[in-house]
Amino acid sequence: MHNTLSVQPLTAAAFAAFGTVVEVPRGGAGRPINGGTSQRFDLLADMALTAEGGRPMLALFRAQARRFPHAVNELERHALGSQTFVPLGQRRFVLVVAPAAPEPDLGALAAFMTDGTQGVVLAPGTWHHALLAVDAGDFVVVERAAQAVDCDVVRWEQGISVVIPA
Ligand SMILES: NC(=O)N[C@@H](O)C(=O)O
Ligand code: NI
Repeated sequence: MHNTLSVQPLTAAAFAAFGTVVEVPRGGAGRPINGGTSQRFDLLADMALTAEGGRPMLALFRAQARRFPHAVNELERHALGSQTFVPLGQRRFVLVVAPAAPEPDLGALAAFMTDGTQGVVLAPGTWHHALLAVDAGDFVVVERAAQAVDCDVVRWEQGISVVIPA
C-alpha cells in the first residue's frame, strides 16, 4: 500500500461506490415545477436516516481550512445511516473514503475533491475521514440521529499522506 493518496476530482460516476454527489446531473433534464419557474432534480429517493429508530438530524459544521498534504490515520463509518455534506456558499472539501465493509479496505481507499459547488451523500457504512474542508466555512450536514451513537472508528499507525496535485 502506498503512503500517499492523490486527490481526484469528484464525479458522480467515480463516487458511485461511496454515495451520491449533490449536483445538477450532467445532461440530466430536470422536471419543470412551480409553474416552470424551477427545474427539479430528484437525486436520492431514500436518505436512509430512520433505521432502528433513527431520525433525520440537520446540523451546520463551521469548518476550519485543513492543510494539505494531510496525514490520515483514521476512518469512521455510520453503519445505520447516510451522512450528507453540502457547502453553504462556494467552498471545497476533500473526501477520503473506502467502501462499506466490516473493516475498511485501505487498498480501496480513494480521495476526491469537490469543485466548491458540489455536496455529497455518504452511503450508510461508507468508511470516511471526518470533514476535511479545503476552504474554511459552513457546511450543512444531514445525518441519522438516535439514542445510541452510530460511529465506528478505525485507526492505524502510519499516516497516509493525502495530496492535492498541483
Ligand atoms: N463527528 C461528526 O459529527 N462528523 C463526522 O461524522 C464527519 O464525518 O465529519
Ligand atoms: Ni462522519
